[in-house]
Amino acid sequence: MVVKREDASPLPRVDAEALAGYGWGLWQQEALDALGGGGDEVGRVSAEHQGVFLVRFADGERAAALPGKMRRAVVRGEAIWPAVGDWVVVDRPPGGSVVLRAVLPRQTRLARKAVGEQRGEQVLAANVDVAFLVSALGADLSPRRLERYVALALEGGALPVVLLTKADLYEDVASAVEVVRSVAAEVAIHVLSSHTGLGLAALSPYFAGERTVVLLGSSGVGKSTLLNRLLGADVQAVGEVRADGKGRHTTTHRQLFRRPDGGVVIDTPGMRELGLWDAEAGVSSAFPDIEAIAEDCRFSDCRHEGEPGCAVVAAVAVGTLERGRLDSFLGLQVEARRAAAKAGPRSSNERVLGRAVAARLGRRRR
Ligand SMILES: Nc1nc2c(ncn2[C@@H]2O[C@H](COP(=O)(O)OP(=O)(O)OP(=O)(O)O)[C@@H](O)[C@H]2O)c(=O)[nH]1
Ligand SMILES: [Zn+2]
Repeated sequence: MVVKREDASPLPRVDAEALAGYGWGLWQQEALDALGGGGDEVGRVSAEHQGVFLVRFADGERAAALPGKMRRAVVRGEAIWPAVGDWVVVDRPPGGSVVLRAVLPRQTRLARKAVGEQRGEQVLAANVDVAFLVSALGADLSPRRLERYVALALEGGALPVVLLTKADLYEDVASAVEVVRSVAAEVAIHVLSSHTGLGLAALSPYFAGERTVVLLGSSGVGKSTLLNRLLGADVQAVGEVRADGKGRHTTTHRQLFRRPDGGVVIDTPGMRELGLWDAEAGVSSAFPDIEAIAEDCRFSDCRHEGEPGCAVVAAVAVGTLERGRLDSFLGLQVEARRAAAKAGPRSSNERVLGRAVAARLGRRRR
């Protein structure tokens, strides 16, 4: 949803040549033409900090405010809250402050269930072509978490790529890769060390054509260190990992960077609470093996939860499908459905009822 101007003002200024290095291209131009006139200039959101946005223009980055009118439109569901990576139209009077007025329709978007109940969906990054799903090799490597990241990337329209970092600290890389491959068969996997430089050159092709790549991964897996290597400069502070092995949260807000060798990188804060939001379709495409088996289920809408003629349950019974894999699929499906239900419009009555039910069940709310 986009706030549209009624009057037929001229199109806002866009320095296509200068912004090409930040990902401006044909579809963005088409989206701008479709949006119509109004506003002074187009730029790309490179950071957000508590409702103040940093916008990249041809002549540098400027802070931009989201005016009350647009905030109210967001609340009414008539406009979208800008995210890092969005192309935005702004008012930029000479010598005056920069004010956001519209967000161009998104080509892709990576979103998760927000931390806390009220805020709904949280878009992590917009207009992303590739999602680098970063995990550190070692004890914290979680195939189940990676499955979620793959689902999130596919649901948002980005190409998932698994990066396994800190290879210099780890002996048995091959078996870790095997484990990851078993949950992400169709996804490219790269083993890296940002300290020795191992594997980094193989990442360049993902940036070809000034594509936008986002780094996703838990805190402490080495995203900032990798970002600095990708940019050839120390732009992001690297946190010392605590003695207990848990990463420290050093990234305060996400930011968008242009690579000197081409392409754009977006660094996000650690995803402490990765939830899925309306990602049922993404969940399915992250499990192509189960989808293939499910074609033989008797019912086309089979949920593989004990329906008659279910080929998926049968495959587990004869051992061609691992039980843990199905459990993980079903768990994510339930979560995606629950999140989708929560996203629907709810009256305050229902909300009160929901709270009463939760209290009855003795579940604590955060
Ligand atoms: N040995 C080794 N250590 C690494 C490597 N990459 C990162 N580290 C270390 O891991 C720690 C965490 O790295 P960061 O880059 O801050 O991790 P992050 O994912 O950005 O963490 P947040 O900013 O909290 O999201 C730092 O002490 C890095 O020096 C690597 O390839 N090898
Ligand atoms: Zn079935």
